Amino acid sequence: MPTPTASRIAIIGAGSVGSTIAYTLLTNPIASEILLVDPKEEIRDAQVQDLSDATYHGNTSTQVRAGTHAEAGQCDVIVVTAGAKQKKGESRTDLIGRNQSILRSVITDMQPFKPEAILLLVANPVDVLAYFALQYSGLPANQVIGSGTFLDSARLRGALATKAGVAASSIDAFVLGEHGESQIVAWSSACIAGIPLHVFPATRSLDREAMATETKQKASALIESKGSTEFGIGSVTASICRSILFDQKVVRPVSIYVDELKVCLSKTVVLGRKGVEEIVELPLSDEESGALESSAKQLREVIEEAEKQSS
Ligand SMILES: NC(=O)C1=CN([C@@H]2O[C@H](COP(=O)(O)OP(=O)(O)OC[C@H]3O[C@@H](n4cnc5c(N)ncnc54)[C@H](O)[C@@H]3O)[C@@H](O)[C@H]2O)C=CC1
Ligand SMILES: CC(=O)C(=O)O
Repeated sequence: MPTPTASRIAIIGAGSVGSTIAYTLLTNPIASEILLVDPKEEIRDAQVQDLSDATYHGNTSTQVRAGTHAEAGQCDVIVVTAGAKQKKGESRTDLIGRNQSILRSVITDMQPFKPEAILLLVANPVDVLAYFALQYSGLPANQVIGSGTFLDSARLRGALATKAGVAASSIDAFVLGEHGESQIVAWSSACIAGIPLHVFPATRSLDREAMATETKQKASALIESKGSTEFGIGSVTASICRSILFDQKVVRPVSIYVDELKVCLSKTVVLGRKGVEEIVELPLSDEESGALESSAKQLREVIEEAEKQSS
């Protein structure tokens, strides 16, 4: 597929997640330029040089350079990874105090935005930050997206693929709600090649609860062992950027503002050049619908507490 001419992606935060996203976008080129933005200039510039070294053997059409927040505001897709990461034993919501104020300053520094820019939140707690990004940026709701449970859904598909002995790409299974503790698996619509999991021979007697828990706890397990996660989110974020810039209209679980629930959380949506082109409502069981509402309630509580703390 051709690279959309002159598309530019800004990555705010040149730490391990930001640089991994940049590397993924260099090795699978979809834009003409990537801007890395970080107040730690020494780290930012070293990341730019190291990433540039990956481009000199001639198989990428993408350039990478250091940029300012103001330049980032004029890019087509702006990926926000700026912020603290969880330490061992911390939850994503423990980061809200630090990361909400970083987000506020990042958005102030980027304004005014290119009118059709897509703001893609990755920093945690991603659903709560997506909610505040929508408020602070003034961009339309379809242009503010969080990576949400796309990564959890990939993790679930990986575990199901191993269990079923089929490729992960043959599995349709979505994690919805919060990218965090209150996430839910939409088991009632999960299938392999169109065959429901309770009918597919290898998944008939699946321990769903154990698999959902393993999916939910995967990030903490990785952080416990290696201190961070970056490759999964790097791949997922690059995939979202591709879906947007190539106007792919693929259905993905990402975090978006849901008016009835008054929060951002993950639902399946059609992703294209306008960002969220449509919400695709999965048919959920009563239990799953209730769990999704409860996930929204928990996110609402985190938002209200953060608003109280910052007022
Ligand atoms: N949504 C997801 O699935 C995932 C989210 N994350 C989150 O991504 C975030 C970043 O993680 P890492 O890259 O590992 O952390 P890191 O500490 O390696 O990098 C964060 C970078 O943000 C920069 N930064 C701080 N303030 C800034 C500002 N005003 N403008 C630009 N840059 C600024 C810092 O200087 C630092 O270089 C964390 O909140 C982490 O929890 C990480 C993995 C997966
Ligand atoms: C850190 C994080 O949010 C993840 O790996 O899922």
